[in-house]
Amino acid sequence: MRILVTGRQGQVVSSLIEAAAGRPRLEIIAAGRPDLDLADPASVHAAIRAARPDIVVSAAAYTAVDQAEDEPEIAAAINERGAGAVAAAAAGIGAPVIHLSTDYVFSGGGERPYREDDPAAPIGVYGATKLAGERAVAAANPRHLILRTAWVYSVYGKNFVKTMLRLAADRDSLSVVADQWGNPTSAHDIADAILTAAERLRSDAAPFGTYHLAGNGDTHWAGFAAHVLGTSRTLGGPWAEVREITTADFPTKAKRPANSRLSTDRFLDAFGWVAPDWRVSSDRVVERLVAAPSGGR
Ligand SMILES: NC(=O)C1=CN([C@@H]2O[C@H](COP(=O)(O)OP(=O)(O)OC[C@H]3O[C@@H](n4cnc5c(N)ncnc54)[C@H](OP(=O)(O)O)[C@@H]3O)[C@@H](O)[C@H]2O)C=CC1
Ligand SMILES: Cc1cn([C@H]2C[C@H](O)[C@@H](COP(=O)(O)OP(=O)(O)O[C@H]3O[C@@H](C)C(=O)[C@@H](O)[C@H]3O)O2)c(=O)[nH]c1=O
Ligand SMILES: [Mg+2]
Repeated sequence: MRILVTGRQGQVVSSLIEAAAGRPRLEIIAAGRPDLDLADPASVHAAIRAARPDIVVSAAAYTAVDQAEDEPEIAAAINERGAGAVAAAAAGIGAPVIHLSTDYVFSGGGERPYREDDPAAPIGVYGATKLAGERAVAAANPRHLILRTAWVYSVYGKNFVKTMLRLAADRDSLSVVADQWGNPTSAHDIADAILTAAERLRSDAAPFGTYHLAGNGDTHWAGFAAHVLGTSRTLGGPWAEVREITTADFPTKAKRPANSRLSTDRFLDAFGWVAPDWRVSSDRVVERLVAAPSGGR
């Protein structure tokens, strides 16, 4: 099976490349700038036509949540029109598309995990452009899986786990918000889930649609940070005390949902796959990062 993934250095694309290294019958083509630029739909069509993959994974996105508030046009070009172009190009070569979306499409009220059919109502530009992207993907290619994930970390790229380890190396204590709840998700687990689902998409009876895909178990950002740093300490890595603060104590340009827990039952029912507990998966990543702080690249 040949899978084209958008992006080159992102967390999910890098984790897919790593996962495929152990599977000889799987070829991953990472297609990114300058050849495939989501801001240039013609380049998207040309790159996907040239590679002729069996499946397209749409993993590239504009993911700078605060910066998006200042660059709504650029975020929309990439997350909405770029995503739509990827899905249309896949349809053009008869391939299904697996598109990644986010918990930030929800407003964050209540405490129960969001289900796929709960109304989306983003409270920031990033979430709004990702929701528009979901709609563009669905309109352009009926053979789509939209996978909403959340709070992604890995040994690759930029993420909260790496930020906490880096800050802890220089400070005795870190102040982290304890009133935003969600499901930390390893990009390594996302890669595993994508490859599991991809096997099923080759059939026309495949269960296309929208799914939530996230780490098992919930916490707030301070709980996530404290767990990561506790594991790091036992391994001889950096540690700092985590002070729990509120969102009001940590002003940011973008508003973030207070509750972005995702219910993953639907993905489990359709694909028989559920993520490990977030503590188990984050321990694996912290072990690798403490051993080699720059990660894989
Ligand atoms: N990170 C997170 O916490 C979450 C992410 N998601 C979603 O999951 C998906 C994967 O996220 P993640 O792997 O963390 O992303 P990263 O932020 O790690 O990487 C972003 C990727 O997008 C690529 N990219 C950005 N702009 C363009 C462009 N104009 N043309 C082509 N490629 C571009 C980057 O390219 P390059 O490799 O060249 O730098 C990079 O590969 C995204 O759709 C994201 O919205 C959902 C929930 C949480
Ligand atoms: C660095 C830092 C952050 N925070 C807060 C800010 C924020 O509320 C929370 C997480 O910070 P981040 O900047 O990692 O969060 P953010 O970039 O909003 O992460 C989001 O990225 C996008 C792409 C998604 O799709 C979401 O699922 C989510 O993962 O922690 C602290 O309280 N203290 C700190 O020292
Ligand atoms: Mg960030």
